[in-house]
Amino acid sequence: MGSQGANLPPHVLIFPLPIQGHVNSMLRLAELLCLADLDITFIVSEFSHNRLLKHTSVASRFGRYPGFRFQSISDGLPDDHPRAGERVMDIMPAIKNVTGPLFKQMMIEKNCFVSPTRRPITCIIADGVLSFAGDFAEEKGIPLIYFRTVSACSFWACFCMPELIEAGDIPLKGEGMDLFVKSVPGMEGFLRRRDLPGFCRVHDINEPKLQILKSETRQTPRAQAAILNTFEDLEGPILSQIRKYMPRLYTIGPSHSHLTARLEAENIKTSISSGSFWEEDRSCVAWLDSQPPKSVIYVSFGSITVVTKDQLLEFWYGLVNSGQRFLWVMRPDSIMGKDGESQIPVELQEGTKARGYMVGWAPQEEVLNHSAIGGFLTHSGWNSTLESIVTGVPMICWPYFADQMINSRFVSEVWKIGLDMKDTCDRVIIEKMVRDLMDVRKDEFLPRADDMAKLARKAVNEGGSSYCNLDGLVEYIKSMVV
Ligand SMILES: O=c1ccn([C@@H]2O[C@H](COP(=O)(O)OP(=O)(O)O[C@H]3O[C@H](CO)[C@@H](O)[C@H](O)[C@H]3O)[C@@H](O)[C@H]2O)c(=O)[nH]1
Ligand SMILES: C[C@H]1CC[C@@H]2C(C(=O)O)=CO[C@@H](O)[C@@H]21
Repeated sequence: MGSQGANLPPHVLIFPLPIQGHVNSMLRLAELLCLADLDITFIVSEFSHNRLLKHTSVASRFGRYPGFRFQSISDGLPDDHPRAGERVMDIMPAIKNVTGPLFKQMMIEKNCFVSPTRRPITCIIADGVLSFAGDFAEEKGIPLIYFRTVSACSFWACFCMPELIEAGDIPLKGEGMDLFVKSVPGMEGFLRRRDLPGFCRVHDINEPKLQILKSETRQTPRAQAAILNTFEDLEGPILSQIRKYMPRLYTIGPSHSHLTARLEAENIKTSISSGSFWEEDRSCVAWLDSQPPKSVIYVSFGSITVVTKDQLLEFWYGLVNSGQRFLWVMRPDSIMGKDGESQIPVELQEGTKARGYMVGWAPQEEVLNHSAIGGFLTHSGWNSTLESIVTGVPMICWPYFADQMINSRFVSEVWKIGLDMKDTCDRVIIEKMVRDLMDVRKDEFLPRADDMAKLARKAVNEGGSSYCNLDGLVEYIKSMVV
C-alpha cells in the first residue's frame, strides 16, 4: 500500500444470511459503521437486493455514505422458492453449497474488493450461521467477526446443544415437554424442553436442521470476536456464560434504536428505514391516529411465519371476541393453502369492520411507537421482540420456530413483560390473553415494560453499554488493519 493508501479507512465486508430479519439488523450495523467512517461492502442475495430496491429507500439511505457498496450474489434458491414457512430452512444447505463457492470465487476474482480508493477487505463480519465465510477468512488470514442476529439466550441454548443431546433432552420427541432442562447453564429452573430453540424439535439427532445449527453455533469461538444485537441489562447473566467461551463479545443493541440515537446525535434527519422486503401500507398509521391511547393490539408474525386456515380462524375469533381494537398484518404469502376467497363468517367481518384494521405489511417500528398501541401479539422474532421492548409494549407470544421458542419464555418468565401462548392456538385462550394483556393485567405488565424500555434507551445513548461497545468494536476493527 502506497503512502496515500495508508490513510484509507478499514474496509469491512458484511455478509448476512439473506432473510428479512437478518438483513435488517446487519444493514443497521452497516449504517452504524458507515457513521464511524469505515468502508463497507455489503453482500446481499439477488433476491433480497431486488426486494430492498423495490420496497425501500435503501438506495438513498446509503447514498449518503460514499464508503458503502452493495454486492449481490445468488442465495442458491430458485426465484419462485417461497423462502417462508417450513421451507425457509432450505436456505441453509443452498447457501453453503451454492453461495459458498460463489463467494470464494468472487473474493478471489475481485481481489477482496480492492480499488484505488479502497483497501482490500480488512475484516469480515459474517452472520454467525455462515461458517463458509469463516473458512474463507481463516484460509486467507482475514480477521473474522461473527454477528449472530438472534437473542443471546437462543445463541447460548444452541451452543449447549451437544450437552443437551448428552443429557437426553434432545431430540424432543413430543414427550416430557414440560420437564426442566438442566444443561443450559444460567437457565436452570425456568427453561423447559418446549422452550428450547425450534431446531431441537426433531425425532432423530441426525436431522439436518439440528446438526446444521449445532455445528454452525459451536464454531463461533474461532472468530476473533462476536457481536450480538442485545444489551447488557436485558441478558447480562447469559452474556456472562457466553463470555467464558468468547470473551471479546460486543453487545450493540437494540440496533434499531442505537442507529436512531447515533443519527440524531449527528443531526442527520431521516425517517425510520425498515429494510422491508414488502411494500409498507401506511394507511394503518392514519387509522391508528383515530384510536384512543393504548387501545389497540398490534398483530404481526414477521416475515417467515405461515398459518393454516384453521389457525387463522382461531386468531380471528379470539381477537374479535376479546372486544379489543386490533391492527393485524397479514402478509400475502402467510396463509397456507389459500385457494381463492373462502367465505369469512359474518360475525368476523362485522367485528373487524367495527374494531379492526388489516394490512399486508406495516411500518412496524412506527406502529409500535404509536400512542394508540397497547400490546403486541407477536411470533417473537428477535427484531420484533426488541422493537416492542424499546417502545415499552407488552407482548403475547405465539412462537412459530427457531429462536422464537426461547425468546417467548424469556418475555414471560424472565422479563415478565408478557404472556407465552406457545404450542396452543385456541380462540378461547387467545380471547382471554388479549383481554388480560390489554385490560385485566395491564397494570402488571406496563410498568415492567416501561422500565425495560428505559434500560434499552439508556444502553444506546452516550455512555450506555451498547454505545460504548460499538465504539470499542470500531476501535478493534481499526486495530486489525496492518
Ligand atoms: O408488517 C411488518 C412486519 C414486520 N416488519 C419488520 O420485519 C422485521 C421482522 O423481524 P423479526 O421479528 O426478527 O422476524 P422474522 O422476519 O421472522 O426474522 C427471522 O430472523 C430473526 C433474526 O435473526 C429471528 O429472530 C426470527 O426468528 C427469524 O424468523 C422487524 O424488523 C419488523 O419491524 C415490518 O417492518 N412490517
Ligand atoms: C432460517 C434460520 C436458520 C438460522 C437462523 C436462526 C439463528 O439462530 O441464527 C434463527 O432463525 C432464523 O432466523 C434462521
